[in-house]
Amino acid sequence: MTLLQLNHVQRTYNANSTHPVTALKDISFTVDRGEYVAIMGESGAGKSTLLNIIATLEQPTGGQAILNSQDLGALTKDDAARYRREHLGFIFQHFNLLDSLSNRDNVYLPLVLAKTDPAVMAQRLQPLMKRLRIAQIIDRFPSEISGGQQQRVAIARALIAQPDLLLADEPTGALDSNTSAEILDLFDDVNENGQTILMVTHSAAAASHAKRTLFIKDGRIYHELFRGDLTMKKYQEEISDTMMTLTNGGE
Ligand SMILES: Nc1ncnc2c1ncn2[C@@H]1O[C@H](COP(=O)(O)OP(=O)(O)OP(=O)(O)O)[C@@H](O)[C@H]1O
Repeated sequence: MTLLQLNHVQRTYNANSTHPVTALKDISFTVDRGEYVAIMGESGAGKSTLLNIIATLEQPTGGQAILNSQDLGALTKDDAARYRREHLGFIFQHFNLLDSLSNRDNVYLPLVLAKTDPAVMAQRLQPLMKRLRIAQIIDRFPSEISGGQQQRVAIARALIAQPDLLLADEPTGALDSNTSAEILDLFDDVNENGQTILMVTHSAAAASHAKRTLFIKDGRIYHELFRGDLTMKKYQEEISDTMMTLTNGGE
């Protein structure tokens, strides 16, 4: 069943100036519920713009982005903020936890904003603490734990509102390779539990965890790879080869 649908999405910045920049020229793809999709592309290809549109932080200047029957471009600013809170989970490269709050309060934050009953918050946290192995550190502060642990807390924060779609922007970009592997294994686990994930990454190793990788070049979809029956190693090689061809301007 389709969860996300992009129809000929376009995004032009400074359209009325003498130097308009068309970051997205024509992007169409769908993501089914339960899928795990990676988005790759060179710097400036339009990945962040695409993610911002799906995150309701920017509106397309052409075409439509539809999540769960909601046309995201039709939301007012206030509606978009509520929509984000209720339907989307975010994971960032630099974790973006609030230093002044304990890890527990960071995780609770989306539910506090949604005025959720504290008993429900505690109930939702229980299984997440176990799955993400954060029970031991839940009452410490972000500055008192490692980067990998901070990302695990951030994953809990993203999942606690039970989002339709988890959006991850370079989730392993600030982590060493062992910790990255650990976080990517957790993403696999989260996806196996039914969570739909869309991840922007520069890392072929990270993308090889997703079942499908979309490559963006100059604001268009350049290519699409499916993992299928390939081993993760072989799939990672295919992703690296495609990135190499894309970077070298190949067709
Ligand atoms: N607010 C803006 N105003 C004008 N141009 C912009 C704006 N944001 C992005 N762009 C331009 O749009 C194009 C796509 O940028 P975008 O940030 O989406 O690329 P990206 O693939 O995410 O790059 P990176 O991997 O470096 O983050 C670039 O040419 C960029 O300079």
